[in-house]
Amino acid sequence: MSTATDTPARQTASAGAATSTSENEVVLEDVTKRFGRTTVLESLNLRLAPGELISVLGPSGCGKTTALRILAGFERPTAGRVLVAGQDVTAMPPNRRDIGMVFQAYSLFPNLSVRQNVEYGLRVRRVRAEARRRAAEELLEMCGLGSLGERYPHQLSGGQQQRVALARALAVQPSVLLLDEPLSALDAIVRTQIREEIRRLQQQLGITTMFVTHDQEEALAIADRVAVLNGGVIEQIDVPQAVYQRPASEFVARFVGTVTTLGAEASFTRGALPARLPGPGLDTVFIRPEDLTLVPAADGGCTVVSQVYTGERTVVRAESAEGPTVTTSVSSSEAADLLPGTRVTPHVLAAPALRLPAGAAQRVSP
Ligand SMILES: Nc1ncnc2c1ncn2[C@@H]1O[C@H](COP(=O)(O)OP(=O)(O)OP(=O)(O)O)[C@@H](O)[C@H]1O
Repeated sequence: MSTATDTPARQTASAGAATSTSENEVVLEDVTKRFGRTTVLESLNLRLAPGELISVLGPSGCGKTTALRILAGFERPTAGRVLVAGQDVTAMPPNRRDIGMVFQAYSLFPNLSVRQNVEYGLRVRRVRAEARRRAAEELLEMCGLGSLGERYPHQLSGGQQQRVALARALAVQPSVLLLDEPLSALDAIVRTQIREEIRRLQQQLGITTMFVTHDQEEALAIADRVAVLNGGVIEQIDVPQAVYQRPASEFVARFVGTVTTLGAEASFTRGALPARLPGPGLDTVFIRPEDLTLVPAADGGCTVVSQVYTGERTVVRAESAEGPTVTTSVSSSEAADLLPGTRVTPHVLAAPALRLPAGAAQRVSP
């Protein structure tokens, strides 16, 4: 990964770019998109503050890429407007929108060297050769590619190719950066490295950014705010901690992280909780694994059924005869007390992440 964090090149480039992008608010206003009779986005409202990174998170087919393509200008909304820095760009073609993009597939020009790829946008804009070369040098340095300028895409690893794609997108100093699942093709370690690199550059350059992903951990880790999209509608938009700790709906509770769903008395907040399914007269509570512990008890209503060792933590699941599965995550050093077959009682340590009052019209499954 890059060790170029404090190079003069990086400092110079960031200082210049930060001023030039500070006014760049991006707004999707009441955006609806239909393909034929299918409504993919329904009155979507999304505002990215200048310099903010919003991750748009949702399951496959929920409309993430469509929202991003509308922002980029590759799709026209059926209704609604797109504003960049206060200007209505809804009808403006992509190449006039001053937006940089990075896709999942690296999409570099295979016949151009790394340097030529990075210079490409500047060449199209008829920037003089010497200025192009200087800008490319700076960006290559910033993106940890300083020594790779003369290589060709096929001579690079996946992570290096994505860094080139990022450098190429940033070369023209766009007002807005759009990233569509840019890390999906990378292995876990490189994925984390590039994620951190993107975030560092984005903050340094102060560039307004939309980051589309279906990976909840990635969305929480990289964003100022997370917009959770479900069936073309934003179910919640908030800072990562709020989306995880105070999900606004059952969908968000289940999609962002793991939850145990149990029935509880309206007065219940914490303590021992029999593992009952939600039913008549009971609230439905959604509890995060770290807010739940399993206490061994000979008369416990649940039995441990599995342990999954993940290193520092072990995920322990217990089942009750009444149906619910209870999921908790314990320090691996404590997992020996919770071997499969152990009778346990769930204890809730903190207020549930979400509570649906009895009778709330939501589908609840164990
Ligand atoms: N050009 C198109 N014509 C018809 N339907 C389309 C078109 N583009 C997208 N869709 C449909 O719109 C829906 C949303 O697609 P979109 O690519 O925005 O989803 P997504 O959330 O990005 O999913 P994924 O994570 O799988 O890429 C899907 O049902 C898709 O089939």
